[in-house]
Amino acid sequence: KRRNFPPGPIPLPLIGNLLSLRNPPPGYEAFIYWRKKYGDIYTFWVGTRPYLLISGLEALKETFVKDGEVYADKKPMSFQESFRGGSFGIVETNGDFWRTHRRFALHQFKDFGLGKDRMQERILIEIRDIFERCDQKILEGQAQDEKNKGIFLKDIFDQAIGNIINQMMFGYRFEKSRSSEFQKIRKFFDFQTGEFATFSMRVQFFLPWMGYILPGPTILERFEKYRIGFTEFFGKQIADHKLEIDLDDEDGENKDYVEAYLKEQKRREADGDFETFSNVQLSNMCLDLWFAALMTTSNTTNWGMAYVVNYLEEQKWVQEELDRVVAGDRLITTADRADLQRTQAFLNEIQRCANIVPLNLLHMTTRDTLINGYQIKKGTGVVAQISTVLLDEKAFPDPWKFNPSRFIDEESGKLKKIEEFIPFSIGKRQCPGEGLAKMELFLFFANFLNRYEVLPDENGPPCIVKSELGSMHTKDFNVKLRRRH
Ligand code: HEM
Repeated sequence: KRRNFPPGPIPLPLIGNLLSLRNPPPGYEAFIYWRKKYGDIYTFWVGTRPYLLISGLEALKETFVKDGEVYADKKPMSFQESFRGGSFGIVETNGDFWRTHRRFALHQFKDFGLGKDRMQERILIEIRDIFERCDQKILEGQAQDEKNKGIFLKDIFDQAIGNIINQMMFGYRFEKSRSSEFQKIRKFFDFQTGEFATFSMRVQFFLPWMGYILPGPTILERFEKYRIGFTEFFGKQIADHKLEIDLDDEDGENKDYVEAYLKEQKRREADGDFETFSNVQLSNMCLDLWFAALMTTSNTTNWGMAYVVNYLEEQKWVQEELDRVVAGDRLITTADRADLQRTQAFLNEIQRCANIVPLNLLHMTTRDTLINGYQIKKGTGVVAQISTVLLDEKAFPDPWKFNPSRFIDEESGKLKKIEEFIPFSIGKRQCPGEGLAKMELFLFFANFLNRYEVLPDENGPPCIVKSELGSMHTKDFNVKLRRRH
């Protein structure tokens, strides 16, 4: 079978090349080595299924961009479908159904003010809340004369990120009185770092049938309580929301995604379409958008803070710019972005180094095609292997080094566009949340670094070497904050 595909590493029976992702974790080094050995396109076996990994920018442009439609599908996974109650949501669906919902979601994001003041206002509310919570923690520490006691920023930022996506989906933020609601759903989303962080679970994620061979519960059994938890959480949110919405108000502005969805559902049902905007699809869209928005932004922010306290010189480099441009403690907005070139470079380098999807999501071809001279059948696995592009040594010399000034043009001092910077992927499935994520990251980091000096606590800066951490997640860490204004 291997002869029909571009050459790549030799797969083991049943598990293919999955073991290499642990050698060392999370797999970047294996991917870089194979790219050097086999070229920009090679075959990687996920169990008994071949995936063509497209690993260089030019090869990605030739395939995922130029011929985008061919690379757009996802392989239906029986495990996903049992979890979801069928083929639903946006991340795992295909064809017209996927296109309709992707377009609808993007349209709503635009309506809710991405690129306009409305979304920014919501993010700035969260920033004021972050400041209040951090200032309070600083005060508490000083009152008890525990200046060295650190602050666990992850909880504070996660709540802000959760509030932003929940506002967009359901029109409200988790005020203090509802913060336990957030904590409950947040715990469910942590499944990747908790009981699913074992090798057996990771293998079963790709190869669910291994659950019947490996000792312990199967992945579906483990997922059952999460399935119930998600269904209850989103089911209740949707039911509560239905009571508040006036579906007959066709011309009124929609406050959130669910309101817009339910109105579209009503319109379609009037035309006899009861399937495309079903209730089960709504629940799955809520799950996908919540999950995609929370976990990626939370992970990137957490890595970002870990870099901030590991690279104090670079932190000062950004703060010099903030002092020059902002010169005080006013809130920074997107209108300042053009003047904050170092801050943007710093954020790009955070995203490049955080490199949060070592393999990226698995796609499949929508029809027969020719790749690198190989006739590839419809339904073959393909992956936009962006992690190797973010570590490409031609585009990013000394790629393992955290060096924000690589994004600054030496002559002009302005932000340099590097085409290989593609943390949101490329092609038809490119992240639809990119605009929101970028706005959040910019406003979070610019405002936070303007207000505070962020220092390691007495345990020192957190480990940022992923191969030592054994996973994509940092260990929990605290920081010390010092007000700058
Ligand atoms: C720093 C933050 C983020 C990063 C790095 C990120 C990155 C990605 C990547 C790499 C993909 C896979 C693309 C592919 O299949 O090749 C993706 C897909 C996706 N992202 Fe994001 N994302 C982020 C934030 C968000 C946010 C805030 C949202 C929602 C508001 C979101 C919603 C989605 C969805 C729905 C998909 C699936 C799209 C589809 O299959 O059509 N993401 N993202």
